[in-house]
Amino acid sequence: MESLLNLSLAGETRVRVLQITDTHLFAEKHETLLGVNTWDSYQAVLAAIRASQRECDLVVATGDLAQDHSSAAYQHFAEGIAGFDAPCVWLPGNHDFQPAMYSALQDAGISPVKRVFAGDHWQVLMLDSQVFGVPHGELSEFQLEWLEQRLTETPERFTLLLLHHHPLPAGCSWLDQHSLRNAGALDRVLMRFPRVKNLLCGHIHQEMDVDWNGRRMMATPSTCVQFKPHCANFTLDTIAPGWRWLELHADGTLTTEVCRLDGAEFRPDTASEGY
Ligand SMILES: Nc1ncnc2c1ncn2[C@@H]1O[C@@H]2COP(=O)(O)O[C@H]2[C@H]1O
Ligand SMILES: [Fe+2]
Repeated sequence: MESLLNLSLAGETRVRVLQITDTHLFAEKHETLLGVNTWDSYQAVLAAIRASQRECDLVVATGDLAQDHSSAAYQHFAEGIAGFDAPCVWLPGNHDFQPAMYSALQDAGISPVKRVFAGDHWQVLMLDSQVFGVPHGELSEFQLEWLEQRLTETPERFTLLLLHHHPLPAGCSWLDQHSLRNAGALDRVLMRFPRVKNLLCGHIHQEMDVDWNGRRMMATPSTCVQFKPHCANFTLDTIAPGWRWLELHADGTLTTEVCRLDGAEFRPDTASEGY
């Protein structure tokens, strides 16, 4: 039996989803990525979310949760998430080490489930686009078949589809070489399912909200370093870390908002040439 998280919404007609992505945490909380302490920026993001006092039904974490493959980094991620009442679900990014990710998060009470029924009208599906050891993404035959089967089972539900890698160019050539390589295969599956109108990614460390063959494709700022839009070569941005809210409505429509920290505390070292 396929494992499934069933979210009942206690009379609410909309589903409120919080996306956190690309936390790039380390085993040691003092470690930095390109001059940014990723634990501190993650903590600052969580504090800002708490201060906003917005209700949340589900937290989705879209990969690159750890930078160093360590179990401790995933434990730190879970320590932050424990502050939410809502359940959290996750998918892997290119930097993640799934054996440690799976067990450290599971031990901390974060389920590895990849399908959520959210109320009566929506489902959230999480894909694994990781190709271990390289930055680009690809969906295996298994992933594509899993997706097709899940969508075939639930023709009446609207689907929010999550994956780490962006399926179409973001406009940064250096990053676009690390995109989802077989986006055409995903497109061919989705063509048969008109109730999949919204896709949500991480990976590109910047906000994106574009049309992909009649679907909405969104990406979200990282909780740590940001990449500057429309750059041919690796370029960091000084804009603040962020996160995304989504509301899934009973009629299949979706509203969303990207939020960022105030201030300039987490500016990266813009002289860095990569990692
Ligand atoms: N200078 C660079 N040129 C190309 N790719 C890079 C560079 N620096 C880092 N990367 C890779 O690009 C990826 C984009 O975001 P990630 O956090 O997945 O991890 C990054 C690295 O794997
Ligand atoms: Fe990534």
